[in-house]
Amino acid sequence: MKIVSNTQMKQLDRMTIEQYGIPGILLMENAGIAVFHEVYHHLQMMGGKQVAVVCGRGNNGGDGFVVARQLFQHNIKVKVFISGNPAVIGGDAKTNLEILKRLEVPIEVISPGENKNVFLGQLKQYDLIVDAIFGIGLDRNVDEFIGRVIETINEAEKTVVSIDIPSGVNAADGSICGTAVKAHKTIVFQLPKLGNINYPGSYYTGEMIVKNIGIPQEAIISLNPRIQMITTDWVKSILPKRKADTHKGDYGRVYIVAGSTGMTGAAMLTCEAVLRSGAGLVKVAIPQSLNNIMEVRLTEAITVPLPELKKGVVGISDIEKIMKTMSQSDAVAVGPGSGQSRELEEVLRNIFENSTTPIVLDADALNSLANRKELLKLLKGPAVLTPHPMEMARLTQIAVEDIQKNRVEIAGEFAQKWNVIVVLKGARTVVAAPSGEIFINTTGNPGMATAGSGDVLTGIITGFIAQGIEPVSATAAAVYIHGLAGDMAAGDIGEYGMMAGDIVTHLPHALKKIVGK
Ligand SMILES: NC(=O)C1=CN([C@@H]2O[C@H](COP(=O)(O)OP(=O)(O)OC[C@H]3O[C@@H](n4cnc5c(N)ncnc54)[C@H](O)[C@@H]3O)[C@@H](O)[C@H]2O)[C@H](O)CC1
Ligand SMILES: [K+]
Repeated sequence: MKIVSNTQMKQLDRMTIEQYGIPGILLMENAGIAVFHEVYHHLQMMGGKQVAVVCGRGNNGGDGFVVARQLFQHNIKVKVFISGNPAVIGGDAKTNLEILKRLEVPIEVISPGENKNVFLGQLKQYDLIVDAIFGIGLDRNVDEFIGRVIETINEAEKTVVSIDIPSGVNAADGSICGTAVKAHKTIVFQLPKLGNINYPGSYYTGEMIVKNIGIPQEAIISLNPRIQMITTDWVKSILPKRKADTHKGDYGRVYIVAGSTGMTGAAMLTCEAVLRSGAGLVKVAIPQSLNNIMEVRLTEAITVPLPELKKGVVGISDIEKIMKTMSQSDAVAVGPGSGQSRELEEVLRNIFENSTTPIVLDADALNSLANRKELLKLLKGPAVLTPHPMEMARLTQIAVEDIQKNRVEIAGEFAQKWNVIVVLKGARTVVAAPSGEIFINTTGNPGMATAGSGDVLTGIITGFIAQGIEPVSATAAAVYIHGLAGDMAAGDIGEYGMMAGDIVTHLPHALKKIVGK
């Protein structure tokens, strides 16, 4: 499902009206009816009878007027509160306001001078509040009066349904323009906005329900938004089907260069995640002094002990062995727990120069590249980089806070400039492809911010690529499944006590939930 900015949504609106001749008031009617059905259903579920609709001066308010009319026609007690001067209401919104007046639907104008407690007392008489103050037109911080109206809605502690986006949330990026309505549900028109998906906007959006309001698919295709939300159906469509007459070699062979003294756990987590993601075989190259430990810790993985110049660190001395094993693999991962060293940089250089096998670069491999990005130009095959914001800061020399403010742009630019796939981890992980395509993930929870979580993700990405899924799709699907497994783990044991191993344990359940078996 595509995700759009407010500017793109307005372009779609304009194309729909001007190019396809679908009148705006019809879109508004469709929008209002979509919200009405959700509100009416919710009232039936909660046994509520009375609704307050708080409307602003633009078309979001216009949608609210349509909702009020539909409720009124279905014998629901409804009152419209207009937050501002009705005289400035125009266009389709004004047409719908006039209809309400002729139907004698109760309407009250909230005046800036009104005592806040009076309005709060009124709102508390209702079972549900519809938030129709601002939609995608919000473009600056709300003023003191509207801020008070928004805060009163939140203080009423009633069920709140927001139209298109919670009022006060900037549809362009999810930032808050002063203050915002905290919605239980938001009925989003046609396509999710970045403001619904990114934090903190996603927190205020609550349950997001996307409704078609009649914007032609042709318009969406011609606009061709580059950002898409990773969905269950899409992941299901790209996971490989497992046939009966197959053997482990058919499900991909993975080679991992990982682990160093004190960090064998990272290698173990990555190996387990590779196998739990469905790959058939995994070999892990580790410093030979750690081989006994790894043999004990890993049952299903094959260890490839390598001579080490420095105790506990993979050496370049046996690059032939590494390259030979690599050439027999379908996907490779380098970095989890490898430790940073000149040796590792040389291993990377050799791999980049001589191998076309898809490679996933994580953790210490990324840190090794931070000051030698030109090595990426040697790559002969697809590469996936999985930085968290701090690692991205080292790779780009951009401050973390600036990265966090421009996650999509920075990940996208790096992916296109260096011709790699970038996974910028965090709350709403961004997957950026060299083509410019962007995926945003909406699964996962704070419980996954735990040591080793990234090692697990590296394993899933590598395992999916090894199974023959195209690397960009494999990466996006892996990010989704990683988050889904984390959500299932949180559902079982809560977020506080979760460890990376719990994500691995729940991986098969997440896959089964998607694939059905
Ligand atoms: N295809 C669609 O998505 C459809 C969307 N509809 C609804 O229309 C709104 C967008 O309506 P718009 O008139 O552009 O703006 P808003 O109603 O969001 O905002 C009203 C108005 O307020 C002004 N403004 C902006 N920021 C502030 C501020 N901080 N303080 C005061 N005033 C502010 C600005 O001039 C805005 O124009 C969309 O979300 C949908 O709900 C259509 O109804 C159906 C098709
Ligand atoms: K709204």
